[in-house]
Amino acid sequence: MPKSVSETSAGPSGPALSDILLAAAHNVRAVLSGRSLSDSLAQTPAGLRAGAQAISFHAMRRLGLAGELRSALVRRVPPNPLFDALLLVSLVVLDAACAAAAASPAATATAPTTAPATTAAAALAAGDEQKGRQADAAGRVALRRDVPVYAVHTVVDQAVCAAASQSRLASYKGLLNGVLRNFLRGRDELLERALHTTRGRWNHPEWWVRLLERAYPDDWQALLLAADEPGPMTLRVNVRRNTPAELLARLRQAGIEAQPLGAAGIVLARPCPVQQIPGFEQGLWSVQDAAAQQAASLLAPADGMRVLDACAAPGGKTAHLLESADIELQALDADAGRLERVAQNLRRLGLDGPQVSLRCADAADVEQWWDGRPYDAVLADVPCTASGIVRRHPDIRWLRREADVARTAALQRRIADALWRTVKPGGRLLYATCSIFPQEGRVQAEQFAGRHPDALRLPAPGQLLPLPGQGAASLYDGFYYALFAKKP
Ligand SMILES: C[S@@+](CC[C@H](N)C(=O)[O-])C[C@H]1O[C@@H](n2cnc3c(N)ncnc32)[C@H](O)[C@@H]1O
Repeated sequence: MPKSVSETSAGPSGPALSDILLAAAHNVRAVLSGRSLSDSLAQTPAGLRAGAQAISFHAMRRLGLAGELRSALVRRVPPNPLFDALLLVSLVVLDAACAAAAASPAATATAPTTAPATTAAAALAAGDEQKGRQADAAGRVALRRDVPVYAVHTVVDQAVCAAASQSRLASYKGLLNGVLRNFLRGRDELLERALHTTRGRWNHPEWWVRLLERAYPDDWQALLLAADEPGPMTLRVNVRRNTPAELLARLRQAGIEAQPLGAAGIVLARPCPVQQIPGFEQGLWSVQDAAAQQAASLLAPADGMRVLDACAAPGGKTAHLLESADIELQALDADAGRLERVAQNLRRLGLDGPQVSLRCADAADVEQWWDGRPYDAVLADVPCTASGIVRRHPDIRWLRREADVARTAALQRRIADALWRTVKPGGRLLYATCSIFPQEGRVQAEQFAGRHPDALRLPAPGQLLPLPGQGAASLYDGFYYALFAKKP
């Protein structure tokens, strides 16, 4: 992030939109060059982060559409990657502004020029809800509740200011102004054409769309749309330190609306910064998706068991296993930096101690780390494409390549086969991934069972899909679980 993107232009009501657009453009550029959005956001100046995050998340969820619009509006992709990213960001923000203005002209005409802007929710609430829904139904733009909305003229003006503020972008300000105004003039037709393309319509890479279409002929469209909804925020209560009822009472006192979910889960009515929720430092809870919370109960550790958590970092399931029973636990991870986060989490939750050992190792290289004493229970929460958690990490779809699916599946197979050697006869192995691609889930589990005649399949949820309208299951991230017992 260059020094010139700073908080110096912050007005009384927050930083200027031009600075936020520029910060979001840096994030989009980072993702397009292969870096994760969270890494890039961590470099965004603190005063710009909230605004830049909202716009960057929205841009990730509309990047296919933005790319199609850009192709229609400029003859070739601009050679300056930061300018290209600024153009893409400006187009998605401008499109949201137009959609909100169509739904509620009065609310958006007065939208401020600095953050915080109004949101699509406010624009719709102040205006004609019905019209807003029609805009959605026409597929013109998803006017979701978290989408930041500014006045149309403000977006054009501030985007041009953003370009003008950077010496290496200043020469593009005329082009940017012209492209954005051409978009406003031809929006209906441009959207019509862009929405006829796979990337423009679904905002995922084409290979990803094809893969889901083949895997889920009835649900692929709903899955792609659900991927653009922000996921719910779910907590897991540290039952060693408090009960779900006690934590719910604390949340209520703090004015945080929440509901119990499953054995130790609590889902918040609205996502909330961790620091605003009471009890984090005291280790009363962790943030953990509801699907991920099923791992501990499926593996069902009992007091005295020897348990292996083979791909443990950052330690969400490690902690849950330790909260569930008095076990001896070995946690492995191949990434030393991430393993440190396991240690931090266990310390915060009061779960560290002589019963836990952490080791940086390749789970597939059993000779390197195993002392030969078999485990009663093994958790193989293997590395995966993370295609099941795109709601929370909307950049993942643009970071993955089609070849990653087969490469990751091969690594998963190597790890699962190696770990099977360490399971005691009569013991269990839980295979888990946060993926919705069958190659990493159903197919992997079937092939594993085929290679290991001593593996007995036990009941497990199989593929969990983040689909709307399915009660509590709608709250889950995309996850896959298969449970095997070793025949004695
Ligand atoms: C899906 S994440 C695990 C999430 C974790 N179980 C939790 O609940 O917080 C997969 C982990 O596997 C680790 N990993 C990747 N390759 C590995 C290998 N060969 N051996 C051990 N760990 C590996 C990654 O560093 C990553 O932390």
